[in-house]
Formats: sequence, structure tokens, C-alpha cells
Amino acid sequence: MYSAAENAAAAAAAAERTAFRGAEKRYKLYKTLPHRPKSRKRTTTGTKPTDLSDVVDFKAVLDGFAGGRDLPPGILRFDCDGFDRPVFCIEDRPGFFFIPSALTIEEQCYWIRESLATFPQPPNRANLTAIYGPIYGLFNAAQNQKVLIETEDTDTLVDHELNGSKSSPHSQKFLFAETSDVHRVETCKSIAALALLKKLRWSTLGLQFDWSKRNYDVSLPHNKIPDALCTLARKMAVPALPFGEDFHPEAAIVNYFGPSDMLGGHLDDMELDWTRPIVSISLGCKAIFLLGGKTREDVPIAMFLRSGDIVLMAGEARECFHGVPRIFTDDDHAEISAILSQFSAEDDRCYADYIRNSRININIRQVN
Ligand SMILES: O=C(O)CCC(=O)C(=O)O
Ligand SMILES: [Fe+2]
Repeated sequence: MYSAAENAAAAAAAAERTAFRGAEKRYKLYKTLPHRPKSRKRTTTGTKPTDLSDVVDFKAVLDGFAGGRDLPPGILRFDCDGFDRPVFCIEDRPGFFFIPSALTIEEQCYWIRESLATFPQPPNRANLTAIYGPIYGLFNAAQNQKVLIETEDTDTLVDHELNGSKSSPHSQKFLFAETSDVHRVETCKSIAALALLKKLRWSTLGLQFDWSKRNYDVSLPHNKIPDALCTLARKMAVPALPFGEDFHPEAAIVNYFGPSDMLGGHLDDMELDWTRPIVSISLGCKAIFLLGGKTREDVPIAMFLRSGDIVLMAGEARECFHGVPRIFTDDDHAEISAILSQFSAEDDRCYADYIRNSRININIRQVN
């Protein structure tokens, strides 16, 4: 006879031993301990090299295919009438599609801007909403070195009206102040907007996903997902749809990854119709994506996700565990130089500084 605590501990230990967990450990970022040479004061933190030889590289697959070379074993070209770019799939993961370089650099930069400046705006919720209430103009405040302060001043309301936002019990408590407003910054609890931007982990568009219940809460106020995102997702979803059928985007989750963030293995099972794909867009630093099988015991397939790649998961692939164990922010692997040159203007410095160390994923879903 085992106690509930012992059973839970045994289950947790078993989860640690699954093939999926093994792959996560293989690919996750290992920081080497800070090294302080005796002769110099500077401390250096490195990263342990990872063996990437088993990671499927769809860019190489695309280049090889364009050059007339054979596809690697288990990778197939998916022929899709009327779809204007190469799509690949994996023999033993039906319903999974990979569209390498689906977006141009200009399109990638457009969606990076939207993900940072527009998508986290209320009524869309973000991980920061639970702590600070609705935050308006976070990116703009970060660009202008503002500071979020907690206040119950009576003039707060006026400030908010000037910002063009509606007041709410929450929005009366937090507002952005100029760093030069020393009195406020020093007398109130405060956090720099830039530091807050780095704490942004997710925002939700369209029907709002409630992470605590792991379900959509249709009662939460929301805007329709932006038309341009809807159009893009519908166009890209075509390879994963039964012929002549349509995809109706109703929600999107935007994930923001910092240098040591990962997304653990999971299923997205809160949407009604699994024949409809999840359309998943990668932006910014390169990542490793693990596509497992229907149990955590199945050995996952690791692949690179680069900025501009789009992945579709529909049908059986919706039952497959998946996750992102690692993003690359080092110069050799991040592969973001084209984005950085696009953001080279002084006005875009905040975008460049953000994306240099980050990855953004927008995944679009039909809920009903
Ligand atoms: O970041 C990614 O590429 C995958 C995101 C994902 O699986 C999710 O948000 O459910
Ligand atoms: Fe997912």
C-alpha cells in the first residue's frame, strides 16, 4: 500500500524517465558554471555544446530538394494543388506539415512588430495581466525607457485617459511614468518597462485562453483575431485541410521565449475539431522543436525551427506530444542577421535588441 504522496512521487519519477523527457534533457540549454580565471576579474559563463547531428534540418531538405537531391529517409514532399511553395511531411507522423521559409524577411519583421507592439494590448490578455491588470502601451513604454509604477494617486485616471485607455480598477493602480519623474519612481513600487517586456511570456488573441483552467473562456472580452493574421493562417492551412474544406481562425496564442526558456512536452487538446490544423509561425532566434508520438514513451523527432518557418499539426498529429526544449541566441546558431539588418534603423533599435535574444511563436487555432 502506497500513500498518495508516494504514488505522486513515483509518477513524477516515471515522467522523468520517458523518451520525451530524455530528448528534452538532450537538447536543453546547459550553462557551464561561471569561470573566474585567477589572473583576470571577468567572469565568463558558457554553454555546453549539444550534439545536433540528429536534428532534422528542413532548410537543408529544401535546398537539397531544389538542387534535385533525394530527400532524407522518412521525409516526403507533400504535393498540394494550388499551394505555391514546397511543403514537407514526415512518413510516420501523418497530419504534420513543415513549410520552410514560408514568410519573407519583411513579413517576419511585420509579425515581430505586431507581436510586441500590438498583440499584448488589452483586451488581449498576457501573463503580465494577472499581476498588473491590463497594461497599455508596454512596448512603447519600453522604447521610451519608462517605468511602471504602482500608485493610487487621484491623477492616475487622468494619465490613463491621456493614454487613450479605459480606466478599470487595475489600470488605476499601475501606470507608466517618465524616469525623470524621480519623486514617483522613488516613492512607488516600480519596474522598468523594458524589464517588464522581457517578462512577457504569452499573450492571447481572439477567444481568450485561460491557462489556469487550460480552456477557452468565451466570457472574457476579446477582439476578433486580426484580419491579416486570419488571411495568412487560412492560406497556410491549405495543405493540412481535407480538399475543399475551410479553416476558421478564432484564437491565437503568442509565445515569447527568452534565451533560457523552453516549452515542455504537451498536447493542445482544447479545440473541438482536430481535423483543423494548428498553424504555428516561428519568428526570431532558431529553436529546436520536438515532435513526439501519442505517448511520452515514443521517441520524438527533433527538428530546427527558423524564423519564417510554418508548421501545421492536424488530424493524428494533434495527438502527438510536442515542445520546444531550446532556443539558440548565439551568433553561430540564432540565424537572425537578415532580421537584424531589417531592424537597423535607430527607431527600430528596441525591436532589434529584443529579437537578438528571443524567439516568438504565433500559433493560430480554430476553437469550435
Ligand atoms: O513554440 C512553438 O513552436 C510551439 C508552441 C506550442 O506548441 C503551443 O503554444 O502550443
Ligand atoms: Fe502546442
